[in-house]
Amino acid sequence: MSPRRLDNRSGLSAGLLAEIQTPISTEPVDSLYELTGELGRGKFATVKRCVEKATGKVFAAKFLRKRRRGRDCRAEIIHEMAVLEIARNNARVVNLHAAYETDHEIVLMLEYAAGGEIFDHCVSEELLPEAQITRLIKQTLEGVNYLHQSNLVHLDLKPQNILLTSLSPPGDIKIVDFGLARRLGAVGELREILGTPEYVAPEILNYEPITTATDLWSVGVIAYMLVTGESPFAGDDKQETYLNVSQVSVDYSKEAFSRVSELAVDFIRKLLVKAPEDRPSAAECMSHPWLWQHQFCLSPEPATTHPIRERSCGFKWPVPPKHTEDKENFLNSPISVKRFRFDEETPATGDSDL
Ligand SMILES: Nc1ncnc2c1ncn2[C@@H]1O[C@H](COP(=O)(O)OP(=O)(O)OP(=O)(O)O)[C@@H](O)[C@H]1O
Repeated sequence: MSPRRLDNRSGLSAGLLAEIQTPISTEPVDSLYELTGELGRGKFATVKRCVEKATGKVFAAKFLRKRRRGRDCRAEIIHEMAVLEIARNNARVVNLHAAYETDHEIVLMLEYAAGGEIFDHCVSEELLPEAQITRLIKQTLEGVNYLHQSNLVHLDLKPQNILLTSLSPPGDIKIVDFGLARRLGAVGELREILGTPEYVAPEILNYEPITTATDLWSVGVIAYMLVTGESPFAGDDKQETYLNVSQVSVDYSKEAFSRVSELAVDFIRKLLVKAPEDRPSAAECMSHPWLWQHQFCLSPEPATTHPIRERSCGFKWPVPPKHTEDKENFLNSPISVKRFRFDEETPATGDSDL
C-alpha cells in the first residue's frame, strides 16, 4: 500500500483543525512573564525566551501575527495549536503550555528547547560524531512516526525546526513549527504547500500528491546535512536548487561521507528517492541498521553474502557488504533500492471535520 494522502477539498485551508482545548487568555503576556531575549524569527512569527514570574520556569513565547498579507490567519494559528495538542503526549514534539491573544497576535507559550537548532550542528566546524547523529535521527523518526500514526504530516521538517533540549552534550530533540502541518485524508489530494526550496521534496515541486513520504524525504535531507555539513540540493539560486531536487542530484562521494560508515549512505539513499512510494515509512526507517550500530554488538558478516538483519518490527534491511566492489553492486542493486513493504500502513481514513 502506498503512503497515505492528504485531503484537499478546499485548497490551502484543507485539513485545518479548528478544535482546541487550550484556553486563550487575554491577559497581557508581560504581566505574567518576563521576556528575556529573542530565540528565533520566521516569516510571520517571533520567538522570545521568557520566564514565568509566578514559577520562575523558562518558556519560549511564539508571537504569531494574525494578519498576514492582508488576510486574517487566526484559523491557521488555531490549527497549529490543535496539532500541538494532538502531539502533546509525545516527548519528541514541543509541548504547548498556554496561549494568549492580543489585537494583532496570538502568543503560544511553548516548552523551551535550550539547546537551539540542530542546524547549528550542520554548519559548525565540528560536526557531531556518528553515534550522536544516529541518536538524533532515531528520535526525529520517533516524533515523525507519532505524527503519521496520528494522521498528521509536518511538511516543514528541516534542521531549523528540530531543536535540542540542551547544547553540550546535545540533549534530546524537540520538533517545532507546525504551521504547515496537515491532516491526512482519504478523499482528495493536497498539492499546494511549499516549504523552503532546499528542503522540499520533488512531489511538492511537481504539484503531485503530498503523503507521509514527503516528511521522510526531509528526514533524508536532515541526515545528509548532519553527516556531511552540506545541504544536498542547495544551488546558487532557487532555480538551480529546484533542478537539483527534481533530478535528485546528490553528492554521495567518499570525500563527503569520509567520517561515517557505509550504512549512513545506505540510509540516506533510501530516503532521497524521487518516487514517494519507494521511500520507507518512519517505522521502517527506525529499524535501519545504521541507527542501531552503536547500540548493539553485531556478529561479523561473511564477506561474500548480503546478510539480512531483522529487528523487532520484522522489517528487513540488507546489510551492505564489506568489500568495495560488492558495496557498489549492493548500492546499485534493485534489492537495495526498492525493498519496502507498505502493507503495514494504516488505510487512509475519511476526514469528517473538513
Ligand atoms: N520552543 C522553542 N524553544 C527554543 N527556541 C525555539 C522554540 N520554538 C522556536 N524556536 C526558535 O525560533 C525559530 C522560529 O520558530 P518557528 O519555526 O516555530 O517560527 P515560524 O515563524 O513558524 O518559522 P518559519 O517562518 O520558518 O515557518 C526556530 O527555528 C527556533 O530557532
